[in-house]
Amino acid sequence: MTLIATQSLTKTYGGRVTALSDLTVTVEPGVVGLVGANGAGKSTFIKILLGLLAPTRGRASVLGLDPTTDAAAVRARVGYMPEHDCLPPDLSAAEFVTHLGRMSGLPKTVARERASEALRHVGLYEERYRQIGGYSTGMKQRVKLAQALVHDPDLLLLDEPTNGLDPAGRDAMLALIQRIGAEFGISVVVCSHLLGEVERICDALVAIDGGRLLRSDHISAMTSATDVLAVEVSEGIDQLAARLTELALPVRRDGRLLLVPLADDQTYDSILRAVAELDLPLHRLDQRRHRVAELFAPRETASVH
Ligand SMILES: Nc1ncnc2c1ncn2[C@@H]1O[C@H](COP(=O)(O)OP(=O)(O)OP(=O)(O)O)[C@@H](O)[C@H]1O
Repeated sequence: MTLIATQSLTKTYGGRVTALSDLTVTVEPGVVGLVGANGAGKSTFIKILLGLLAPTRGRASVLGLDPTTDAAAVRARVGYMPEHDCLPPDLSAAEFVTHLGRMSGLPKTVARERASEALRHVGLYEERYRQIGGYSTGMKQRVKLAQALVHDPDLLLLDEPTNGLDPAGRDAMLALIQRIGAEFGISVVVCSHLLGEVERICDALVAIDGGRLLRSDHISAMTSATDVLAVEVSEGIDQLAARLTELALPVRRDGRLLLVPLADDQTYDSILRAVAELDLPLHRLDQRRHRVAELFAPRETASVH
């Protein structure tokens, strides 16, 4: 089933600021990155999907439901981790997550059990009876993730889940999100302005810019092979570059790599032979891949779908 589908989705605030503009996109289940610079419209998009904001024009559906007319049904099946802190400092994580479980309709004992389980999944089981006010930023982010999981949703919407975390905390949070997607079979939409982060854990990406769709595709399609070979030798790069030029291969240097257009099958062989003749230690020889970051390259080179 399609996870999310929108048609010409448009949102203007006060008739002046256009946060989303004619956005039509279809998202399949999996771990999906929603990327765009600050102000691109990501939070607005998420809030419309949750039924917290009404679109100015256009339509959206989440798990086959319309959030404008069926917000309660959407929220019963979707977990939301907001960007900003919303945690009561004087409650324990166990109390807080249980409370939100009850608010989503779970009976008391079930809510308590589910809260413990959700806190265990995010690595806070041991600390669950401590007051949230004494938690580190990373722990607070995990509480926010646990409350999004408590009612066993089919889809998680995570708004900037690595906000405020140090590099180790970010890695841990990304690993956790990836594990939730893989182990529990829950689809996850991760909003981020950090493309490099989501690129590491997502199956697909939706990129928006200025409220418009820039591109929506599988990561693999965005990182498809190019017709350029990248060669790296541990030493003798200048020698190799000179030799390849002698062989009439148009070689270009890019840092520690030599880039050679892949003309035909002979190109591989010619490079391997040149490396062997010069007796150089070959580190790698492979077809270069497009980088997802090229999505946000200057407009004239970005591909727009
Ligand atoms: N309540 C509001 N009233 C007026 N303008 C708003 C409101 N909420 C958002 N905007 C504007 O709409 C645009 C999109 O904002 P949005 O928060 O959706 O973007 P974002 O991609 O989530 O960015 P960020 O990561 O900074 O939150 C921005 O120009 C923002 O200033």
